[in-house]
Amino acid sequence: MSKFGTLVMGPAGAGKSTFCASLIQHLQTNKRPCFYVNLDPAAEDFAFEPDLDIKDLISLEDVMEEMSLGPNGGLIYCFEFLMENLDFLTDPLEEVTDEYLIVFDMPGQIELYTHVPILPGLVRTLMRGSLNINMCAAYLLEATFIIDRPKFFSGTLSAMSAMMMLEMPHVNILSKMDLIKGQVAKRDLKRFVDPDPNLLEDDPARKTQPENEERKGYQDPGLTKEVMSGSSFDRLNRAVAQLIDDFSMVSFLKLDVQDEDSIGLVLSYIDDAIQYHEAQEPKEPKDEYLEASMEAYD
Ligand SMILES: Nc1nc2c(ncn2[C@@H]2O[C@H](COP(=O)(O)OP(=O)(O)OP(=O)(O)O)[C@@H](O)[C@H]2O)c(=O)[nH]1
Ligand SMILES: [Mg+2]
Repeated sequence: MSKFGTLVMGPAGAGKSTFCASLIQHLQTNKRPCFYVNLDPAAEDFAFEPDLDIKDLISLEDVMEEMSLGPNGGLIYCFEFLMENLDFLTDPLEEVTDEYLIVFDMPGQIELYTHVPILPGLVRTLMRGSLNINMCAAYLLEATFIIDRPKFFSGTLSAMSAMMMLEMPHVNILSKMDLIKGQVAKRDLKRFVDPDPNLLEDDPARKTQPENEERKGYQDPGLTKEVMSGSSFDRLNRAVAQLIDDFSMVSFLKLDVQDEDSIGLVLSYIDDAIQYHEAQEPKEPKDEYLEASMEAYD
């Protein structure tokens, strides 16, 4: 028997926990069971109480205090501790059946998804061995990144880096679409959904830069705004965009958490990636009739 799950990840504040809450609400509305796992040792407020919470094993606050570590070092310590105490995670998950969608809410520290080799080990444990969870990553990038095109490509590169490191099916999502409503034309939006490297050539922000921007940038490297401009910066950005285009691995789904249809669409991509529906027993018409009449009495 397979199990099914999605690892909700992405940079800090991308809207991961909000998406988890909307997804759980949507699953409940559609009478689908869900098992919510919080893997953020710093998370505090939840719209839905987690079924399993890493904070019951270790909390970032305690680690920072007792080990004199900062938030990033502390987080890495928490995950190393989790890897040494995997029963905490695997034992409860053994009990979860194939009707459930297991939703893992991840922390936002980007190093976890790029160069620290902890997550690949965790993903292997979840996907292989006795747990055998069909997993897919849901990688969120905030839609406001679109407004700053180099930042958008840098965010897309981080999504691609996570895809390569984790070697699992990926659904990339532009979150908080409500924040850019009316600011980007539909035709332009399409070029972000399937990232088009020419977006950098056509960047209106680039065209408004003064001609001597590069010289200014080198003269005063302490000012980020000026360093992050000029022809060297342009060349670097173009190389990054070209790299993304060459691999053509990343495309995005648009997410508006206030819109039930939008959540439903993202869920349908996750379901496809993990082949959720293929594993479900077809219900006998008799069962469906029975369920409907029981609901009528509720
Ligand atoms: N406008 C808008 N705000 C959102 C949306 N999703 C999340 N937010 C806000 O963005 C902030 C961060 O949201 P979270 O869901 O906590 O983001 P996160 O990725 O879980 O954050 P970390 O776990 O700290 O990395 C909160 O203030 C949310 O209210 C959205 O779709 N639209
Ligand atoms: Mg969160």
